[in-house]
Amino acid sequence: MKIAIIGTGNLGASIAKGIIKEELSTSLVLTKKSLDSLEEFISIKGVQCTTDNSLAVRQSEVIIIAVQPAQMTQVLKALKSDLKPSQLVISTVTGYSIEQMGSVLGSEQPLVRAMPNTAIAVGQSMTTLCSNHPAASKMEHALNIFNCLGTTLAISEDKMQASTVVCASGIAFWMRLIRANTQGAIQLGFDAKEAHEMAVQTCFGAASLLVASGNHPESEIDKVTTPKGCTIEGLNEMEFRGMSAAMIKGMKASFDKINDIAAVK
Ligand SMILES: NC(=O)C1=CN([C@@H]2O[C@H](COP(=O)(O)OP(=O)(O)OC[C@H]3O[C@@H](n4cnc5c(N)ncnc54)[C@H](O)[C@@H]3O)[C@@H](O)[C@H]2O)C=CC1
Ligand SMILES: O=C(O)[C@@H]1CCC=N1
Repeated sequence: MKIAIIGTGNLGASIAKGIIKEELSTSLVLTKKSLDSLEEFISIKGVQCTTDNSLAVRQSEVIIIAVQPAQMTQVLKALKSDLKPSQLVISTVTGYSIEQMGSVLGSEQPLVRAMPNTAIAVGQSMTTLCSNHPAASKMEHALNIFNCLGTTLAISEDKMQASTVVCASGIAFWMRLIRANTQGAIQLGFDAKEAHEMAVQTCFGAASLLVASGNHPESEIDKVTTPKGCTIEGLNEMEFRGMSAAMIKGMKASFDKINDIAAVK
């Protein structure tokens, strides 16, 4: 498969790493305004780095656009004359609707919105996708690509913003909780390296238990909380201090902000 990534910044580079790791492409063209931070990709076989979006589009079957929302309209207008209906355009741009894309590129162009997260670099993204293209095969094609880079969920477009908070911003939320856990471990006497290793593996173990069993988290919590024991003591203190409420309120604040971002374009 010949793939182009237009806008190889934080997310675009993560997608590129995942594509390279999973050997998904025969040709991968990465574009960016300036190529200075793409050195790590330059010598990889089958990868081309360029500032020329037009060249990237002409050489590719699948075009993934990962620019900032404010850059999107200008990028689409510039790409329009190079795009053909046989090519699939996948946008990861927050808050930029399929209708907005279609109003620039025309209704014949197959368009998919995807919301991956940066764990795509290691083949562990949770990616949500939607499309309004009548040809189901185009959505299937997009799902197949992202299924090779983690797990996917096809959703309706009105849930894209919410899924951005849960899955894309979610990486940062979980990272901050892991950091807090590490800080706690250091306070209990471990050095930073030990604390980091213990926090990361314990978090990975907790998620792995849920993936493998399909259980609700509370059922796994029940197995750990000895009556009158230390776990329930710690959990109840965390809840008293607002742990669950902080996560939920933070996600709602994030969601409100996304709606602001979508409204300004
Ligand atoms: N960072 C993340 O975890 C996620 C980001 N997103 C969304 O993906 C998009 C990209 O986000 P980031 O990678 O964080 O932003 P970023 O700012 O790191 O990357 C955007 C890249 O686009 C390039 N660019 C701008 N105009 C260009 C043009 N005309 N031609 C070629 N390249 C151009 C810039 O040089 C930059 O490297 C945003 O819309 C964001 O909301 C979605 C999911 C997760
Ligand atoms: O923070 C942001 O606005 C973007 C969208 C999700 C992750 N990064």
